[in-house]
Amino acid sequence: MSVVMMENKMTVQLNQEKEQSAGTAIEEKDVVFNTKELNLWYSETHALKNINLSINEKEVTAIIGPSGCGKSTYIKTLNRMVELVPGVRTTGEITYKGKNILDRSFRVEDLRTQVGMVFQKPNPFPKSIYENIVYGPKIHGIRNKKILDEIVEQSLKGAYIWDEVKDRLHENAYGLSGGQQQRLCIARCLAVQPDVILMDEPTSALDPKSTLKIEELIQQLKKDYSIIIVTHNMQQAARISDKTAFFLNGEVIEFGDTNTIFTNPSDSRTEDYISGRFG
Ligand SMILES: Nc1ncnc2c1ncn2[C@@H]1O[C@H](COP(=O)(O)OP(=O)(O)OP(=O)(O)O)[C@@H](O)[C@H]1O
Repeated sequence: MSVVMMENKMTVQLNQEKEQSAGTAIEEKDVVFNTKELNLWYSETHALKNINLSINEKEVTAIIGPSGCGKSTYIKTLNRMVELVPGVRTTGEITYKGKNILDRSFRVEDLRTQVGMVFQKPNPFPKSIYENIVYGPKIHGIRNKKILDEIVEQSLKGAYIWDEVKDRLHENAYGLSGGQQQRLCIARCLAVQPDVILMDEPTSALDPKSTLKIEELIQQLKKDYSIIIVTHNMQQAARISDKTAFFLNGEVIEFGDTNTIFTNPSDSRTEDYISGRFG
């Protein structure tokens, strides 16, 4: 076994011990997204090939794989953001709570309320911290100041940033550190009470300390939300996810419990990737 595999195994074991000592019971989870035979083309580029993935609610699902393998494309199909690219074509089905979201009759506005997204680079609006949070709720017609104040407090608390910003709510969000801006973006997501949070490499622009805070936050958030995270950081996937999908050249090579993927993968390409032999 390579050194990297041993490190992965230790990370996964530590996680399991932590969960066991916290008394986490193993329970059956409901499926939140079910992807069946999904194919996606950017004009001539066949970016996703026959993807079949079933994602459970209130778990962290990590999407890993080398650059260009379709990770971002896949999570952007889950909120239909990928449609914004001209020339995109899909076949197959993605059901969200049993309904096919690729069906044109599925209202994309409803989907985006339920499925929030956090990007690689923190992208707060050039507005105050307060205005960043109330932006979504206001679009949904909430005007009552008391209710908005409450949403701001709860969302910032939910993203573990309230104590750091409660005395400067009306200052510009650009004055926050990168890590704080990312937690603000997560709070902005929480403000519209989504069901699922998609995260596209949310810590790759952050320092190790801010990364750790976001990872701790993800562990808290999964109690209430389903989280799908794209990450290049294998240790991160091993630390924080319940399930892992390994993508390669637009295909899912292996999908299953993070523990199994990182310690006993069934496909040699998965083993080569997590051992750092390519990618
Ligand atoms: N807007 C686009 N237009 C055309 N092709 C695209 C577009 N976005 C991605 N692609 C292509 O689709 C394939 C998958 O790209 P994608 O960004 O999903 O991969 P990724 O695994 O997320 O990569 P990375 O880890 O580098 O972010 C690549 O071949 C890429 O060049």
